Amino acid sequence: MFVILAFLFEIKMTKNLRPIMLVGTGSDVGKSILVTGICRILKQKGYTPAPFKAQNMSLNSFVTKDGLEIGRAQAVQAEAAGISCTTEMNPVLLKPSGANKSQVILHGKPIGDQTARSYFLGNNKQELFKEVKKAFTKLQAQYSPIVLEGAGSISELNLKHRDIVNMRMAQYANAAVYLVADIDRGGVFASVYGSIALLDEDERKLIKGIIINKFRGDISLFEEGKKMIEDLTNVPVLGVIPFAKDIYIEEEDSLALDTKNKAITTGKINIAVVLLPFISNFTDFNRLEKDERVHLFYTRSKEDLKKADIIIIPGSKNTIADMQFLRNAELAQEILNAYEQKKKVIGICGGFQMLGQSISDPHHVENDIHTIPGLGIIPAHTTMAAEKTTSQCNFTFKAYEETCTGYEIHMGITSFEHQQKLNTINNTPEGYMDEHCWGTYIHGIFDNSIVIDDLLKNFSIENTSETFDYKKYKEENYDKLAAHLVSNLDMDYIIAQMQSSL
Ligand SMILES: NC(=O)CC[C@H](N)C(=O)O
Repeated sequence: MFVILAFLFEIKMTKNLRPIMLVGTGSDVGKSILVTGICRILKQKGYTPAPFKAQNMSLNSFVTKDGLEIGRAQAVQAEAAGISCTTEMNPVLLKPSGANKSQVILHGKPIGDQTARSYFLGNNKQELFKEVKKAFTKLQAQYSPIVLEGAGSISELNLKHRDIVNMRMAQYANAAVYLVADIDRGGVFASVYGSIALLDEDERKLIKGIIINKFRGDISLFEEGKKMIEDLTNVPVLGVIPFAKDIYIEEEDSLALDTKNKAITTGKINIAVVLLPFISNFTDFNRLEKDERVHLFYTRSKEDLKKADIIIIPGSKNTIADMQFLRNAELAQEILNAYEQKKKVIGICGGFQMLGQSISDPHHVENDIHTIPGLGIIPAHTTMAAEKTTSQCNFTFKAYEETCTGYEIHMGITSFEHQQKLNTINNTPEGYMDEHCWGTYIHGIFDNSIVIDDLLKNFSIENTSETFDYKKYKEENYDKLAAHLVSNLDMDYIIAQMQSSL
């Protein structure tokens, strides 16, 4: 009996299943979260799924175990699938760093900056697609099925022949494709019908179902609408997914920032995160904003910065431009005032660099400017290097013994006139602290409870919450998302398609 079971299990794990792909009628329709949920459901059923998005555009990135950079959305999806993320899951990452300019990360390493025009019109897209295919093939040798995600809408006709992330990828992977539409925005009939009508015959054949996402209200009222879409398109509607407000899944940048707190409140410890134009890795604060003692908000208001208890300057894709922004918007002075009044001022990565005396960019990796003064709070000088540092790290914080985890992603190298270290990584000092201020290169530092407790310890608000286990909380929410999808999406159909060869 055991042998037979083991044998069946083995087949389930190793058989090359047909890839699943979620594409959209537009951006922000919820593809990313659906991929996360589907990865979780398949994992629960004993499969070994892995996420894949050929090209992502994001300033929230993550570092793999082998020190390579990928978009955070794929890192989150891999976490839901119960596997470590690798760069094959997101071979191309574009990080906007200036007006119409992005740093291009290929297989986890920067290959330089490109303007939108040269990126989209340059003939290197062919080369890039070859690289994308290589990554996909490598991933497919390890996991099955691959759950792919498209980007934006599949009917951007003018960009289609240079596409490396949507239907061209679907065709290469021979994926069973599901079209996701956002009913909350309206226009769902036209966008679904139009997106399918504008596909070539070969592409259309791959579309196996439609998913109507973000439905608010009584689903039974949409029964007729569902039938109309099916009659119009000849494609089954596999689910109408209700808007789920109480499920927490880390979202992609554009969506996430819109939904964050933007104003100060009373009765809690007010933590202001300065809303820099090139803010990056603001997922650093997701755990902190869940602490019951805290009200965390993103702001550019001088008044609110004045009233905040703690000010955090976050990461930045362009430290020099954002430092200039702080000065021009007169926020720099507000931060200095807060520090003088002995309020806590924290800097993470780009924000840490801004706390120092100077920021230089001799190779112009970020900006045309050579050197500008920083806020001058800490005795540090930063120079942008040609090589990027990307690594996961274990460290100890202040004098605490507990091992904490985090990751670094930066071009800058910081030296000190004299260093009062904040952290220790492998016996090496990292960051800087004084009584009211600290700065570090480590992202994810607030995912470690002792760092939060230390930050909040001198405030009179009591800690009423039990120790919050962030990892457990995330796992529970992946399960909640899976349960939500299982009850609203025809997963049996999706699994049957995945098991068919064509
Ligand atoms: N993630 C960041 O904040 C990076 C800071 C800065 N842009 C650097 O690359 O060094």
